[in-house]
Amino acid sequence: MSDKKLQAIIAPSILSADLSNLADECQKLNEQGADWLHIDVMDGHFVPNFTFGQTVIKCLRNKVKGFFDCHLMISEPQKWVKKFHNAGADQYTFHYEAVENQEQLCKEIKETGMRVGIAIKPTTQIEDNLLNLINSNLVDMILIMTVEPGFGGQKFMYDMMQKVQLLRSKYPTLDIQVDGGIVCENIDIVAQAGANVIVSGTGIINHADPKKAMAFMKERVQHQIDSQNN
Ligand SMILES: O=C(CO)[C@H](O)[C@H](O)COP(=O)(O)O
Repeated sequence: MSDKKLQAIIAPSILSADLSNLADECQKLNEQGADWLHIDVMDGHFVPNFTFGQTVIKCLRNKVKGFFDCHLMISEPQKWVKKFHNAGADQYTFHYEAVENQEQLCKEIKETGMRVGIAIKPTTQIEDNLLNLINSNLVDMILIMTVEPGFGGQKFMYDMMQKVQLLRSKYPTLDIQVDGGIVCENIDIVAQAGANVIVSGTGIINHADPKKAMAFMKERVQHQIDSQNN
């Protein structure tokens, strides 16, 4: 039985930041209360958009403290594990759909010391193989996508909450991340479903007061965790 305590974690997605001034934007988010920085890596192949890769992450690492939560929306994520580790990534979240042998990849990531995340797209169901990976303690976090991966600013998909509820009912202390369309107005829905790691791009960065938005989201998620445990 794990003695891990679930915590609310707020991870602003830097995709919505001013990319011409990324290090300063990351520092600002840290000062405003970010627990993690969510870094969306897109290859123009697995998703129809490009962002940044390990070279940019390495530059950021030289200037920015904190936890780099890297979401690899790429084909062949197995090819980049060491490079991202060397660049300073703290967590490597790959897409379940992008690899054949997820178990092997989880082991390779774990060997580097990075945390292991597995992301699933909206059309991917929670199948037995995924549950087996979680049961084998190879996975630190599951990311339930609440939009089709590729772009910020999309509409939140409410029906993804069934997956969050299912996972939370089976795994009380697993980190469950949600990503896409999350704003202050729907934070209670994801918190009540059982998500504890919140990614939000436009919902935080385009908010009139990002510090207040992060504090609000964190308080709502932590409140839900605490009320479940009492
Ligand atoms: O993974 C992503 C898109 O694929 C991003 O993290 C997501 O876009 C966050 O932005 P927003 O909160 O604006 O939807």
